[in-house]
Amino acid sequence: MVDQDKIKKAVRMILEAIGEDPEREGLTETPDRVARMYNEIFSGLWEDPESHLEKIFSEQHEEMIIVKDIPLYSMCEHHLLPFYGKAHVAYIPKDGKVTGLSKLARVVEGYAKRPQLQERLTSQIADSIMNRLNAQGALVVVEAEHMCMTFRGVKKPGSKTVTSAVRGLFRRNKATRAEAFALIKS
Ligand SMILES: Nc1nc2c(ncn2[C@@H]2O[C@H](COP(=O)(O)OP(=O)(O)OP(=O)(O)O)[C@@H](O)[C@H]2O)c(=O)[nH]1
Ligand SMILES: [Zn+2]
Repeated sequence: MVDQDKIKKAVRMILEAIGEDPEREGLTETPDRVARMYNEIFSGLWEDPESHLEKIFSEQHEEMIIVKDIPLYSMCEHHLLPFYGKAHVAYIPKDGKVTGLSKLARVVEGYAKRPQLQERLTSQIADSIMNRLNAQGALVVVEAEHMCMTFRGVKKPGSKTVTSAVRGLFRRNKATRAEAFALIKS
C-alpha cells in the first residue's frame, strides 16, 4: 500500500506552492482524496501482475487467441499525467496451456497501474505471457493518447501513440503476425 500520510503532506505542499490556500473549504479534503486516488491508480506497484497467469486450463488449442479493445488507463512517468486508450493482446498457447480471458485484462491492468512508459508497458505484457504461459508467441499492441502531449507542452490533442511487442512465433512467422494485426484492426 502507498504511504498515504506522505502523499497527503506532499499534496498540501503542492497546493501551498501553487499559491492556493489548503484550508479553504473546497481544498480541505483534497490531500486525503488524492492519497486515496494514488493508492488506487498505483496499485499495480503492489502486485505481481504475472501472478494472474498462474491459473491455467488444459485445452488443446494451439491457435491464436486475441482479446482486443481492452480499455487502458495509465500514468506517464515523466509528468504523472494520464495516458489512456486500448490494449490488444494476442497469444498462441503451447502444450495446451491456456489462461482465462479476463486474466489477460488483469495483466494489462496490473502493469498499467504504475508510473509507466508506453513502450515498457507493452513489453511487460508480452513478456509475462511468454514467461508464465510458456506460449509459442505473444503480440501486444497499445494505442494511447498522452495527456502530457495534449493538455500541456506540445499540445497536440488527438495524436495517438501506437506501440507493439512481438515475441516468439509472431516474430518468426510473417503470415501469423500479419493475421494477428489484421484481426486487431478489423
Ligand atoms: N517514449 C515515450 N515518451 C514519453 C512517454 N510518455 C511521455 N513521453 C515523453 O517524455 C518526454 C519527456 O521530455 P522532457 O524534455 O524531459 O520533458 P518536457 O520538457 O516536459 O518535454 P515536452 O513534453 O516536450 O514539453 C516528452 O517528449 C514526452 O512526450 C512514453 O510513454 N514513451
Ligand atoms: Zn508525459
